[in-house]
Amino acid sequence: MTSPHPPSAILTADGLCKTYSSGNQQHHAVRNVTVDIVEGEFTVIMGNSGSGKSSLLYLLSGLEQATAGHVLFKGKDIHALPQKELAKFRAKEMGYIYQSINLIPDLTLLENVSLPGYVAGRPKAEVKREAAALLEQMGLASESGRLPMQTSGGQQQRGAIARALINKPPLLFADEPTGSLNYDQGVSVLNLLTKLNHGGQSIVMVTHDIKAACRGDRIIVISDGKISGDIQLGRYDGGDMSERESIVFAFATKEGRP
Ligand SMILES: Nc1ncnc2c1ncn2[C@@H]1O[C@H](COP(=O)(O)OP(=O)(O)OP(=O)(O)O)[C@@H](O)[C@H]1O
Repeated sequence: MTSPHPPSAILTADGLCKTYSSGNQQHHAVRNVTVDIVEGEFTVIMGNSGSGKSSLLYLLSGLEQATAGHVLFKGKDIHALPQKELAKFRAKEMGYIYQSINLIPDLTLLENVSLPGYVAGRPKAEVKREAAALLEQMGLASESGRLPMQTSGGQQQRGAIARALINKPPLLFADEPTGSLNYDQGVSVLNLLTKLNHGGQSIVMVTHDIKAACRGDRIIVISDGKISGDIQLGRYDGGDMSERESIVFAFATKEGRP
């Protein structure tokens, strides 16, 4: 029997390539990647350092132009959009959490979170109200008036997540969101992403960490710029992780991870 609501792709990449050139040297960071990102799923991209994970995320999110191939977001070819239109489209449809957090140092958390709302041209009062609500949801109500440097790494990353969510984007990208955090801060950020996903948020997260990867519904392994593995783990229900960890470890090892 077929499901009454078959999963649909929120984003489709077709024949994606990225070649970086420096002098006479060319580096093929992403090689002919074709993949569907399913709406509502928590998709994880794993792979060795230098395998092309971030490059692929930049292409999928339109942060970088592909050397070849297409990215269709809800049927729209984002790499064919003029730069200005792409920036607006990205602000509305996609949130991006950077590994380096990237909050603006001389703006408060509230101002940082509000900024993409202003860029999208939304009414200021509405943006400010929603930014404050998001910060509260992230457990940062009392830090909202502080500058990033006056908060901890974990608080900054939660602030960056709030910033990525201010325009309620259908798709959230996260590049190693726990990379610069200690263990407890990392777990708290992963719990937050899991909660968002269980609330319906589509997420694509890059990580090299097995424990973080276990949060995914699906894991894609990248080796040398190509997809070398793709596995459905099923939804993480918040319980014991050891079985998922064994599956992911065996899978990632087999598919190219050391
Ligand atoms: N701007 C650039 N110019 C030249 N080469 C680049 C550039 N950006 C990335 N590369 C190269 O492309 C390859 C893929 O890089 P990428 O950052 O996508 O890997 P990654 O899997 O995300 O690595 P890590 O886990 O270490 O962050 C690497 O060999 C890298 O050196």
